[in-house]
Amino acid sequence: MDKIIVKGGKRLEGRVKIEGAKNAVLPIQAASILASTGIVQLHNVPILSDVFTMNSVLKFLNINVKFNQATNDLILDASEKISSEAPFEYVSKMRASMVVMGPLLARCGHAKVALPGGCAIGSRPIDLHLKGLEALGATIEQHDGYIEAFADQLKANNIYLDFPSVGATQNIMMAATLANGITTIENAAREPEIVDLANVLNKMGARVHGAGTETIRIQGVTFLHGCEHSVVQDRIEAGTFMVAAAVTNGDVVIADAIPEHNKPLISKLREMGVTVIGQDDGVRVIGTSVILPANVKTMPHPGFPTDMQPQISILQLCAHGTSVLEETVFENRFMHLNELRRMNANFRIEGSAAMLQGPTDFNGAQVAATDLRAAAALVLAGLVAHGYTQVTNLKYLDRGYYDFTGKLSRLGADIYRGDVDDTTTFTMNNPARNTN
Ligand SMILES: CC(=O)N[C@H]1[C@@H](OP(=O)(O)OP(=O)(O)OC[C@H]2O[C@@H](n3ccc(=O)[nH]c3=O)[C@H](O)[C@@H]2O)O[C@H](CO)[C@@H](O)[C@@H]1O
Ligand SMILES: C=C(OP(=O)(O)O)C(=O)O
Repeated sequence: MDKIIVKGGKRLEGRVKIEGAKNAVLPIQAASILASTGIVQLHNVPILSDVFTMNSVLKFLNINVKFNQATNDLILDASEKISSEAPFEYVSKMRASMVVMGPLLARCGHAKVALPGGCAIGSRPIDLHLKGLEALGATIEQHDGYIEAFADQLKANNIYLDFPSVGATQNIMMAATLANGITTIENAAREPEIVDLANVLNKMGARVHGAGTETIRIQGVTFLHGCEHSVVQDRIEAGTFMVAAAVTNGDVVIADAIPEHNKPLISKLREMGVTVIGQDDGVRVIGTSVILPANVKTMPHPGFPTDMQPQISILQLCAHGTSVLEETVFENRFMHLNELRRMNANFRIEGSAAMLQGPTDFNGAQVAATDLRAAAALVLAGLVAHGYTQVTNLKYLDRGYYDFTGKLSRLGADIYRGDVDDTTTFTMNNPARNTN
């Protein structure tokens, strides 16, 4: 079985390279649907299973896809006639495929997209996406596990989102690029990935203003064309390595990380006694022997990101004292904590908050990832545990981390990924350990 085996106790040191952001590239891939002439050339595209899934969706829609993994370049050509139906086979694999809905509707006047599967971290409804598209004049039907939307010509409107949903903001923003008139989205999501998408849309000829603030204005145009763009760095991958450095009392430079995108995390790390230095070439994180407890509450950007919550919980569990961790974005994102019980973690969950009691004397154990960031958090716990930790269910990790094991290994971790069944005979000196 494919698993990661990590032997805790090594201090991480050195420099790590960060990939382009998964959460930026997926909607940008979907945006290529809008380019009826020319090609969309993307650089800094991460090699992740989610990127492959989105490419499969696009190919099914008759978009020509060329992904050069050696150079991280992706070329998308949607200039031929495209299909407007995204089937269950792909959408069920990845919730983010929902963001093809807005561009398909705008380009084809019709979109039929399978309802996304329920994700473990929460129920994740799509009501805000649909309300927004209806406000732009779409008729929406739901039948046989599909959402179908029709609109001969979308019409601009003023849309207020009850919650600053990332996916809903992206879907509405993309649909509105080809609507008649000026659309405003109020209480819009403000994540850096929204800004990256708006930058791409504007390079494609759209007129999107205010991305990154709570009000986005989109003046509709008649068509969009190809463009060239380099995907923004992944702040969540960068943040995960910042926590890895902090938790191991290490000294790591996260190359090309953008400190402004990780302000809430960096501020929390400093509160916990970790040194964080913004440098020309990235962010340097230097750990501390005594980690201070701190409370964390997840919020939409610019609040503390829910996608960093499982990782920061490991640092909180290592802190000297009690820390409160509150999850306000997803209703079921503490699954990693129950796995961590096997490793000696001491905590109590009350509703949306967890009381984490540190410092934890983590013991290595066999644990299974339940979702993407849980997978990363379990590996982080393994880095500081006594003995060997084995993490399985790595398909989740591969959704969002490229070469996680290799990067940690090059920073000095005793870590190995492979198809190992008999761990009794396994030794960390296995020559294969650096081949990931
Ligand atoms: C591919 C991608 O970019 N994924 C990110 C995106 O997911 P995603 O776009 O799915 O997240 P949203 O911001 O939409 O969801 C946030 C909350 O709003 C709720 N909601 C959302 C839409 C809706 O129509 N109705 C509704 O109730 C969700 O159930 C959730 O509780 O933002 C999340 C919040 O930062 C991140 O954790 C994900 O990594
Ligand atoms: C929850 C995440 O992604 P997705 O929305 O694609 O499930 C994530 O990146 O942590």
